[in-house]
Amino acid sequence: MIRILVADAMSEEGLAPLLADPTIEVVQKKVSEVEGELDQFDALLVRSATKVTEQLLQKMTNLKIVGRAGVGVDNIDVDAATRYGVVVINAPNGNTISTAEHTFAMMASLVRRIPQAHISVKSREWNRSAFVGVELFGKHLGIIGFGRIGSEVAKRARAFGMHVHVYDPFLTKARAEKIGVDVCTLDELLAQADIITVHTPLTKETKGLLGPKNLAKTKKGVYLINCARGGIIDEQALIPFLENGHVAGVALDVFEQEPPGDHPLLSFDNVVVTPHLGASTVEAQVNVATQVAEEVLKFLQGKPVTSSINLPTLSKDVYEKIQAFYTLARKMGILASQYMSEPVQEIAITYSGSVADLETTFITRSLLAGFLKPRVASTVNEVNAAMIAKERGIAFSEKFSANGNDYNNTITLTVYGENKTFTMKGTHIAHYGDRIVHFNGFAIDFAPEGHLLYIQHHDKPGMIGKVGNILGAHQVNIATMQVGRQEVGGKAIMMLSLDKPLDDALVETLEQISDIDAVKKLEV
Ligand SMILES: NC(=O)c1ccc[n+]([C@@H]2O[C@H](COP(=O)([O-])OP(=O)(O)OC[C@H]3O[C@@H](n4cnc5c(N)ncnc54)[C@H](O)[C@@H]3O)[C@@H](O)[C@H]2O)c1
Ligand SMILES: O=C(O)CC[C@@H](O)C(=O)O
Repeated sequence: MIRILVADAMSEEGLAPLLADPTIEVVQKKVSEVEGELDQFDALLVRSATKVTEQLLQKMTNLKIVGRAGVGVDNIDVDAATRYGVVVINAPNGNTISTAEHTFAMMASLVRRIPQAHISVKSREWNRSAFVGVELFGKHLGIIGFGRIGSEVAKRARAFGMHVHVYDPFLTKARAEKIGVDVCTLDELLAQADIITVHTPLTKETKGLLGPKNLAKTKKGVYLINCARGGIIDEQALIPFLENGHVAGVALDVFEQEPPGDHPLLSFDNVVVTPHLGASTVEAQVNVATQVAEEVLKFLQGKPVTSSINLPTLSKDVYEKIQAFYTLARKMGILASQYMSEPVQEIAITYSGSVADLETTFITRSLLAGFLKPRVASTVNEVNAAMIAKERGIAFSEKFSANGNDYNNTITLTVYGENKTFTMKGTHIAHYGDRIVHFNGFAIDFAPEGHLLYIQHHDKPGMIGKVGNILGAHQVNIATMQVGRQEVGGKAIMMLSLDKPLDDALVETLEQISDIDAVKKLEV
């Protein structure tokens, strides 16, 4: 039974695909309520309240995926999740409209002083002259960060007759032209805008982006809005600008600390605040919960996910094309790791023929994960394989060649160890399966599956019989046997596929046979 912990409040309608699956148990409780059973969950779903820290990840030893029902993953230690091989996904666009609309609601509230007027009327006052606002029509709106939400805000601003100026260092000219916005530098935006709204992620570049220096470059009487992340507008820096009237008003949905407690900004009459409500609409909550539930379900069924933060994103089409090579590469990694039972410094992979045209990042990670698995005590998978290889000083590289070496496709793997170098070549043949066609310098043809026994010997009559007799005497049945040699009478190999794993004692017995140089059990 798969167990999923839903640690923050989420739409039941959105969770329906998980709730309806009889193989899944969904537990809707806070982390603190399930402390004793944290090691039993396969998936964790959160919004922004639950902090997915390294300590929590350490306790959730069976965890495979964290789903964030929303955009920002700043409440998740993604680096730690990656180290532990836990996939992190989010729901990147389910709450875009909701947050863009909230930004507009904040903008209107700010310039028409709606919250202040509301409180006044509720206090039984009728003071119309105290709440004279300004129009949005004809005003210059500066949008910092022109992604999903920023661009939806721009569309609405144009409908209100506003002039839109955009600053986003990662915005391509083509996209800006397509949307028809005035792209400018940050300084130009600060100098022109009557209202500034921020829609960037919180990064080390955007933290305090609107701090003392940049606030001083804004127009006198500017309005500021932050419905993105607390800290993009420096809260402390705002105070003198509000006190001296340079900033006419601020609308904040997000805070550096949430909840903000008794924050000095809350004492200003012209600071309008909401408790992180950008995504809080029925529609957005159904959208994000549905997106994240569907993605988690796909992941747990072994299908590709499209909104991963720490895995390369794959479309269904791409996944279907690479799936066979992904499996072949994993098996090659497992085989190579067992064969090279010594420290390795480098893994070189060459993709040739049709596989060279595919998205190979995932295939390489699969090979690395297969290689590292027998060597690493903790979880290793496509999420953390590259990171673990790096940590252990194993360099890896990819090369590509149009020529498939007599096959439609091949993956060639070379592992450089402290004492030796090992090479293997594999291919995938449609409707037939995976084959290893080159192993340790020998041309051969075997399926990388099950209990394999590699024997390196001298090419002499009777070798197969000797091995067969010993295995037969110990009731070990040989399912298939492939042989290869470099030259007549020279070095040769046998690759046997057995019906059961071999005892170490039997391996030692086989090693005693004269003219046998090496015997290795390989389990795939
Ligand atoms: N208040 C809420 O409830 C709520 C809801 C959803 C999203 N958010 C937040 O809103 C923000 C925007 O979300 P989105 O979905 O539009 O994200 P997005 O990734 O689509 O857009 C972010 C944009 O910021 C730009 N950017 C990055 N660094 C920048 C910099 N230094 N200067 C200027 N631009 C920069 C990027 O190029 C990108 O275009 C995020 O912080 C997200 O967490 C808040
Ligand atoms: O979960 C929420 O309500 C907030 C979501 C929002 O901050 C986000 O980044 O998607």
